Amino acid sequence: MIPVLDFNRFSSGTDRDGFVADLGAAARGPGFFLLTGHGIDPALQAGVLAQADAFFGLPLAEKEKVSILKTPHYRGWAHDGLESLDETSGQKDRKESFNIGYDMDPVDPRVLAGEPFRGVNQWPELPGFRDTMLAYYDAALALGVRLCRAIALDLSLPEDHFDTMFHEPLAALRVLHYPPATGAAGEIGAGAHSDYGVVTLLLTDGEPGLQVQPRGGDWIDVPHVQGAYVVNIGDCLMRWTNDIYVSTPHRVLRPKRQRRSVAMFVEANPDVIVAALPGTGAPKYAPIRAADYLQSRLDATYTETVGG
Ligand SMILES: O=C(O)CCC(=O)C(=O)O
Ligand SMILES: [Fe+2]
Repeated sequence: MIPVLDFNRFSSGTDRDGFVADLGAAARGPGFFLLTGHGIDPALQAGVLAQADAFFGLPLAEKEKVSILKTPHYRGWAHDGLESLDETSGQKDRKESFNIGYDMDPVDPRVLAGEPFRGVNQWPELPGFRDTMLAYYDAALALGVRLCRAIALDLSLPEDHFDTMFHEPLAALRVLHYPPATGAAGEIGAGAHSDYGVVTLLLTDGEPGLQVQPRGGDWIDVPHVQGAYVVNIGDCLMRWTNDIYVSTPHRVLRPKRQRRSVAMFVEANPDVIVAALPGTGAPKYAPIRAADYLQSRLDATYTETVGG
């Protein structure tokens, strides 16, 4: 149901056409696949999970210092219960997260001008945390951009179609911590939602909980393959492809033991115009700036005002 694709077939050149065809089928069907052979160093993956553990283990007062509520740029610590990914449910997600965006200089004119999403990251006082997070952000973004080459080919576009669209991106890296279930009725780790961006690259720690609901079907568990990425199509790419690709609802149940995950939301540069790609038929949606689309989606998710 959720296919496993080996990116080496594409990167090494041994089976580029086969990989592109399999990716295209997954993107049009379940909207989810597992990606092996992606080339991201397992030590970097382990490093980011270890830093996540160190951060979430800090006293509350330390985490409060980097609260996401202190900035309008969706960067920092989001406490347990802040978000409601299923905004229709009335249920708050039982998870905490730490988020970074494209790392910007505090004196960058766009930061000084207060442009949306052009902010600086907040950092906890933890040795190695900043370097590890930034190294992982760069590696995961680069993987996302390489994946976009295969996506371009699948859509009969030039392979480099998306290459220039991700150098100062809206992309966000989020480490997540789900505390163990208490057994209370109706608890949810992350409410049912689809992701907002282009593609999401998710690293999981082996503790079950993530489920997807392919269109018209029942909820199914996403298997864990050590070191592999759970890749899914986001709403922005669905819109961009004029609904040829599918972004699929997913959720996280409260886990038996604590659960960690690392989500890289690959997003384009703010000024990229998301308009029906060539060859995808009569446009169903009006063109929109990537930043405006993302803002509209984030506004619906946060249950407290960010940036207050
Ligand atoms: O933690 C997970 O496995 C998934 C998280 C997720 O879907 C999200 O943050 O968008
Ligand atoms: Fe998600």
